[in-house]
Amino acid sequence: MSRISHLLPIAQYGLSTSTTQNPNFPLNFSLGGVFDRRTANRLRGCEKRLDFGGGCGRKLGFMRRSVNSVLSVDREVEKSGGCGKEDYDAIVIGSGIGGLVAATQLAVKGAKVLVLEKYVIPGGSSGYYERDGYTFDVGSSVMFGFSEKGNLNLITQALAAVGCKMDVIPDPTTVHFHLPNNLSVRVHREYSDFLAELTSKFPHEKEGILKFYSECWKIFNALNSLELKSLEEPLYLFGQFFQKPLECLTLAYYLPQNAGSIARKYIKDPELLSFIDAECFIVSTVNALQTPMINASMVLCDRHFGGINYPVGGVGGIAKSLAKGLVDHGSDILYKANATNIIISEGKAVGVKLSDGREYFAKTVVSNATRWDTFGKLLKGQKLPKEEENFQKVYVKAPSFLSIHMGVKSEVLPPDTDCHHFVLENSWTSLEEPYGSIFLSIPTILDPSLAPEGHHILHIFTTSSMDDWKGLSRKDYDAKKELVADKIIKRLEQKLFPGLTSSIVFKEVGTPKTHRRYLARDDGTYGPMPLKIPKGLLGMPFNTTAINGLYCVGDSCFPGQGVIAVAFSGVMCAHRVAADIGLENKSPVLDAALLRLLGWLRSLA
Ligand SMILES: NC(=O)c1ccc[n+]([C@@H]2O[C@H](COP(=O)([O-])OP(=O)(O)OC[C@H]3O[C@@H](n4cnc5c(N)ncnc54)[C@H](O)[C@@H]3O)[C@@H](O)[C@H]2O)c1
Ligand SMILES: CC(C)=CCC/C(C)=C/C=C/C(C)=C/C=C/C(C)=C/C=C/C=C(C)/C=C/C=C(C)/C=C/C=C(\C)CCC=C(C)C
Repeated sequence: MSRISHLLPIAQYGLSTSTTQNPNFPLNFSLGGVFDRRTANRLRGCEKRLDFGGGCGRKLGFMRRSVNSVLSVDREVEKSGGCGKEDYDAIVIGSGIGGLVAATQLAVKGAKVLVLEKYVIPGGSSGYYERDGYTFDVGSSVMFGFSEKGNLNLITQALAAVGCKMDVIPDPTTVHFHLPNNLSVRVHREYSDFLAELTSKFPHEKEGILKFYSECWKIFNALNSLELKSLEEPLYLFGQFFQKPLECLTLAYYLPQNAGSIARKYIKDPELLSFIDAECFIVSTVNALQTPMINASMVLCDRHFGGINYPVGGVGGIAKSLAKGLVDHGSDILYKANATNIIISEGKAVGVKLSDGREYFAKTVVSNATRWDTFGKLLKGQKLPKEEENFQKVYVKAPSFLSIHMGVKSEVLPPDTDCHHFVLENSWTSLEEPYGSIFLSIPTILDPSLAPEGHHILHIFTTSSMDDWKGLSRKDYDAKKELVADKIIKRLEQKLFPGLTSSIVFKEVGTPKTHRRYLARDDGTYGPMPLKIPKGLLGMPFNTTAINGLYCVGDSCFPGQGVIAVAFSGVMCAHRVAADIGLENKSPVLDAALLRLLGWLRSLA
């Protein structure tokens, strides 16, 4: 029975407050309340061995039950703020993966951090929610950077930094493309299998295919050879240039380039070029000509190098583990904490004010909200800095998504169905149009425990913009959700799974409004998108901002969207903040020179 109801935007991404039934989430994850060190100390009597999705408990031996696991939703939030100015080394607004990685990396370096999260659990777009025995990932279920290999496994490293490790399930196929003219391509985990499949579809372009993907590997290998820290910190950056000059020069060369123009050097077949567009679109929501070559190389190679690996128990376990690791390292996270103002004193960011009036102070403030939210909403009454004005000329908000989370009867999926699919049926020109292409993840193919026995999860999403959902009455909004979702489901029924509609036992539909509401992202945007053809990654701002003491982290910072990308942004941010508060070496003279140089380079984009 379909369960779309008029309450859905409220229900979407909402959470059960009871103990989860999922054996992979053994924590009693009841929600809300203040999650602070004082309470943690009080509660440290009730130690309990935890297996946090397969890792933290084992790695750390005896872990403490997190405070979050025992406070009730109804517990009154403390009204007093910090004990005075500069109570913390850093306040991080938002607990998306970008914010959590920045916070945990800082905590590990010895900083005292406070994370303020508007919602009731951590993770933002990488959060989860539970309904009727299903555990749904809010956003993507395709995890890059989650292997045991190399230097680019940033999710694995972020967890390890706070003593956590999650069990993962290798995905044999990153994505199965179903494209116009019945072009079907599976991106196999094994690079040679993928090449064999693609060249079998385009035998006349075998050489071009090899050359394009080999160029991606050149960049990936250069990236993978570096120690990744802040590119805005000169002692580190010059050190890397000294140790790995060829690799750094390779990266500097590709920094302003895009995948589409490099593909065109080797490939002539328009259909194959469209396939490369689809390869880029699924991670950047723009075509290859607009996708930075470094980012394309990162994803097109990591899927074969470390492979795509799905965390047992769902993507939400990553954020839960990081949040727990943060508290275990002596820092704090506060839920239901809606930051409304960044407090500026004498031109410097010194604290954060919440909607309920509480104020917290710190040496630095890091915003994991998008740049549009940070500069448009959190810095009230401040003139938009020139750098941000420039950013907003080069990058606009990418559309949001319509997402459908469904539970279906298992029989509807043919045997050997892949976990992730990308569907564009009729015309390549629809690739970037709203509702043009369909993303589908079936995480229960990898981890059946996410759904009740005999059932699968289908997470379907397609691009959709806020404008399409504005000005509707409640009734019209609900009716439109039902209509649009049914059309998408019918398309999947026709293309992939006959009988899909009648197999549905659970359905929830989210719109750009839902994303705006639950992820606190302006217009529910997926992130920044270049207005025209960008100069690769050159125009992407790093973490420092024009406001002293204020940093940004997340997908509106270099290198952009993606869980692994925001994890890198978190690593960079933590390094730069740590240098600025004296936890890492810095050279004020070189800092000033490098920041000026980077500012000038950005102005060329
Ligand atoms: N947006 C999507 O639909 C979607 C889907 C799939 C994957 N993803 C991936 O996730 C990445 C985003 O990660 P991220 O770390 O940049 O951010 P995020 O959007 O995931 O998390 C930001 C967090 O900040 C919180 N927040 C925002 N404003 C706040 C405020 N004023 N006060 C307190 N809390 C506030 C939000 O509640 C959220 O938890 C994207 O790059 C994308 O690849 C996104
Ligand atoms: C500074 C200067 C100027 C210079 C110098 C030079 C150098 C040294 C440089 C360096 C650089 C670097 C290090 C860089 C780095 C980069 C990186 C790391 C990047 C990364 C990236 C990543 C990414 C982009 C990712 C993404 C992903 C994504 C988005 C995903 C998504 C997914 C989805 C949506 C899903 C799909 C689904 C289906 C199909 C179903």
